[in-house]
Amino acid sequence: MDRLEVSDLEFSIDDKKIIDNINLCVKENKFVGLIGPNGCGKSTLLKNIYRLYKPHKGAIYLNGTNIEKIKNKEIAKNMSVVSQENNHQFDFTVKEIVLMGRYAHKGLLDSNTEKDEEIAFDSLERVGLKDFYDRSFLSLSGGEKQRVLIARALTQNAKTIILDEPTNHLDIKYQLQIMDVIKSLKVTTFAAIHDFNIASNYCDYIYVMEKGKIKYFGTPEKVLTKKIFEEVFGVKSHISKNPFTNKIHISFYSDCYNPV
Ligand SMILES: Nc1ncnc2c1ncn2[C@@H]1O[C@H](COP(=O)(O)OP(=O)(O)OP(=O)(O)O)[C@@H](O)[C@H]1O
Repeated sequence: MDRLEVSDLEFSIDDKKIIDNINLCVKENKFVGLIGPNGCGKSTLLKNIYRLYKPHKGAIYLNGTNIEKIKNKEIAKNMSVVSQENNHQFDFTVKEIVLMGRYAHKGLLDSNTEKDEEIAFDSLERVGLKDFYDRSFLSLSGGEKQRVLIARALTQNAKTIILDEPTNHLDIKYQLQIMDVIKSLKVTTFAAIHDFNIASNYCDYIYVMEKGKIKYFGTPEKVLTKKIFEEVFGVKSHISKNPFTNKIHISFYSDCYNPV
């Protein structure tokens, strides 16, 4: 079954169509990437999927049910989100932020149990932040904040995870570590990704978006090509194989490159 399905989706901002008749699906337990140039609509598409925006036309289905018909708590049980919108106004501790991931699994007045704390602590350990439990969230660096938010998503323990540039702010060690952790969850994953080599290493399939539409879809080998980089991103590339992972590796060069 398609765990996540986007059907005939349209969304406009100030009368400008940002999402233009998008259809896509993410099958159960697949890791699917979304790539496209700046401003093509990736975040707007994800915001429709995680219900920050309401589609103007079309619908989104989670396990076959229109997400508009699913209660908030049910959505939280089934879909975790790591978005770019994380402007926490109040100064929570790291522990409080990560434990928010348990909300979906409790009654309104239930307090956190030892088990909840264990899950939260384990998630922090998996993102390399076990010593940060009592730190103030606002005092963290950009990369540390991003890892805390990923730990909160892990704590939520949902079967579908939506990520908007999950490796944003992360140094190379944590880019790989976080992607390894997410991949190891073996849950249905849909992620907007800017780094094509990360996309190549981790995605089963990739959607390529341009100007609000899906232009290409396929395995990394099929869509991470010289032709598509030139056509969609306007850049020249050289495609090789990473000798360690055996996955596609992309090197870019500018038109101005002039070997001496
Ligand atoms: N609240 C808003 N008001 C006006 N325009 C908006 C708003 N949100 C997004 N847009 C516009 O919609 C288009 C798509 O934006 P979106 O953030 O979805 O792109 P993106 O593909 O995620 O870009 P990036 O790769 O730069 O993160 C852009 O032209 C953007 O300026």
